[in-house]
Amino acid sequence: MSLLHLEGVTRTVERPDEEPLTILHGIDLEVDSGDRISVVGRSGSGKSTLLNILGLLDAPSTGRIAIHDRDVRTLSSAHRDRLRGSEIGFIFQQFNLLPGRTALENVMTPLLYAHGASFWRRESIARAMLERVGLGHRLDSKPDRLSGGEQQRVAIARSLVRGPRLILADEPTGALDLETGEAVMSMIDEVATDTGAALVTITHDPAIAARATRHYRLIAGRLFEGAEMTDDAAETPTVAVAP
Ligand SMILES: Nc1ncnc2c1ncn2[C@@H]1O[C@H](COP(=O)(O)OP(=O)(O)OP(=O)(O)O)[C@@H](O)[C@H]1O
Repeated sequence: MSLLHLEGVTRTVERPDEEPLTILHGIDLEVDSGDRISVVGRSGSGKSTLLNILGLLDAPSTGRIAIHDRDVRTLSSAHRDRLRGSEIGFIFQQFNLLPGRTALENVMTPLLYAHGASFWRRESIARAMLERVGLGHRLDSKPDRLSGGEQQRVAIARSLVRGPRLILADEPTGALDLETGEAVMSMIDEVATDTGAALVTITHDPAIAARATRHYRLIAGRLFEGAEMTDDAAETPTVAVAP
């Protein structure tokens, strides 16, 4: 049984005073437990649009998306929201932590929507997750007292605390320096391996993409399989290089 299956997915948006715009064309993708998938693409190629569809945040305009072999169109919106909360973890470039709350409170937040033991044991589960990402000593720190790398680790702990089967990471190291970014990616990999989750990473960074085992390029809304990082796909970061 596949975890997530996209078949002929397109996404078209209406625009005032203009023709509708088709952002994604005929996307086929199968994601299985334990997969490590990278998607690279130029700015505007449709990466965020694809991520929103993979994360069940937006629906395809045509085509089909199935989770655990169930067509998402057959689910009520409440059921889809529950599945998203329990099965999918999002990691973004911006950490989006609640500013007035401690690391522990931030990580406990998703468990407020869980049921049974996950709800009643939310504090000990959140504490264990923060220990897992190496922040057991910063449980009571608020975001403004944490470094960028630490804030991203809190955000990762919060994304993964419900044990999602699918982790969607959108430029997860974009706000971090090279070394911290490498450490954060290794940690995401380790946690995904521990839990058998699939990891889909959307990135501009060839080094981050290279960590995956299946590589895709998104070019003008079409998905191509392959690792070559041509100019069509990878974006050269603007970096000032000292002479
Ligand atoms: N709701 C919308 N209405 C009109 N155009 C849209 C809408 N959503 C996205 N677009 C356009 O579709 C294209 C793809 O957008 P998307 O945000 O998916 O690209 P991206 O690859 O994630 O870009 P970036 O790397 O810059 O974040 C862009 O040209 C964008 O302007």
